[in-house]
This record gives sequence, structure tokens and C-alpha cells, in this order.
Amino acid sequence: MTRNAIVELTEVTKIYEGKVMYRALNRLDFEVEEGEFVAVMGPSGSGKTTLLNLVSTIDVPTYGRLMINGIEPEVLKQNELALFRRRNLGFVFQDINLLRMLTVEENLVLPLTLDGLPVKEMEKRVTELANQLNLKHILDRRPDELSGGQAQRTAIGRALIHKPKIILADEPTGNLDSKSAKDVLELLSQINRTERTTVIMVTHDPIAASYCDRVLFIKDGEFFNEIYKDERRQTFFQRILNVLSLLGGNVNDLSSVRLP
Ligand SMILES: Nc1ncnc2c1ncn2[C@@H]1O[C@H](COP(=O)(O)OP(=O)(O)OP(=O)(O)O)[C@@H](O)[C@H]1O
Repeated sequence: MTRNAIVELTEVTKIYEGKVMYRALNRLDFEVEEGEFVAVMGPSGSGKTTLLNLVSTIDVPTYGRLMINGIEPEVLKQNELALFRRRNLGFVFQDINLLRMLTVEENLVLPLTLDGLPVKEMEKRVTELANQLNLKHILDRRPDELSGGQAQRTAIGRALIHKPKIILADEPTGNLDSKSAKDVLELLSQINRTERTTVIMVTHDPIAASYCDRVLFIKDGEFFNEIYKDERRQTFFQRILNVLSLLGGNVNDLSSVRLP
């Protein structure tokens, strides 16, 4: 294992057994360094969600080995796995999944309530996060009184309240307008830089991917390519488009985009 790899997949294969067997990932090797911000891209059906589900410990590889923070989640018992997830992982999804009956503040503290943390400690965490995520003025609102961006910031707050080592994000900007998407991506980069939280984000959007340090491209469940950020986000973005066009995506409509 490389010294600082926090996620390490070695020859991971995932086969879905159904009426027809489907090999969604095939001998995939992939490492994420601690503190990295990585995007995973690939055509529809290429295995991105499958990969994220494995790292989320929602599912297990059929063959090969997955290590997270030095542990193979597969060998943990149910209750150990729940604890492992809480310590290590925070989740952010496209469909934001806030509880509608609860306020922003209550949504934020929900995971801590489940943990039985003392009220003082919860209040301290909420204040810290509300400052960091610019949620102070909306703590008393309920989800249907929020903009899409505010709702996603709240969801990111909920994912962060445990101070997880890794944030796993599945199309976190998929349902947002471009201004809110930019907000959310800048927030994720800021958390990644200041807290050194590792972020793994599945996205179809090359603009979102251009915020990352590295983009992994997969095709038909296999490694296709990877590229690292360079000095300017604009050139990184162009290089992402180049790989996407090799992958067969339709990127013509994006090639003239100037990044905000
Ligand atoms: N539970 C399942 N049973 C059988 N096949 C599945 C299952 N889940 C996913 N697949 C298949 O595995 C392949 C990879 O799916 P996956 O959802 O990982 O792709 P993806 O890259 O995330 O796609 P998209 O971008 O469309 O979300 C697809 O062909 C899909 O149909």
C-alpha cells in the first residue's frame, strides 16, 4: 500500500448476479491519497455508482480487495461496520434527502442525536458548521423553505458533522442551477483544503470535475484514463473534455465554455 492511500482497490471485480450476470467492474485498481479531491467520470453504465457503493461499504466486491483507512470493511461485523462508516464516511447525494419535518439545525444534528452526544457538544459543532457553510441565517428553516443550493449545503453539513475522513458524493450538483453548483463545489474544495477531508465525487459534469485534483475515467467497468489538475482550471477543463470525447461522449456543446 502506498504510504498515504486512504482508499485502495486492488483488482476489484463486481458481478451482479441476476437472471443475467453482469460484470459492472472488472479488475479495477484505484488508489486515493489522503486529502485528495478526486472525480470519477465515465459513460452511463460504466460502473461509477457501483464503485461508489463499494467505497461506501453498502456493497462488497465479488473479487479483489478494498481497503479504507487501513481496514477491509468486508471483514467487519454489522455493528463494527456501522461504527466504521460513522467514523470514516460522509455521504452527499444528488437528491438531497433532508428530513422535511425537521429544521436545518435539526437535520444537521440528527446524526449526532443518534450517537447520543452531549447537547453542549452538539451545539458547538452546529455553530462551527453553520459558520463554515454559511447556514447561520437559515438554521430555523425547513427544507421546503430553502433554495437548492442551501439544501445541498445543509446536506453537506450533515455529512460533515461527524468530521469524517472521506466524503463520498454522487452527482452532488446534479439538481442545482449553475450558481448553486459553483457554491457547492467551492465549498467541497474549501473543506478538502482546510480540513484535509478526502473527497471522492462521481459526476457527469466536466465543470464540476475541473474543481478536483484528479479525474479517474472508467469505461465498461475498467480503468480508461486519469488526469491530474494543472495550473489553470480552464486548461484542466479542456483536457477533461478531450478525454470525454475519446470516451464517446458528446462534448461539442461544451468545448467553448469559459469557466466562471
Ligand atoms: N443491482 C444490479 N443488478 C444488475 N445489474 C446492475 C445492478 N446495478 C447496476 N447494474 C448494472 O451495472 C452497470 C454499471 O452500473 P452503475 O450504476 O455502476 O453505472 P454508472 O456508471 O453509475 O451509470 P450512470 O452514470 O447511468 O448512473 C450497468 O450496466 C447497470 O445496468
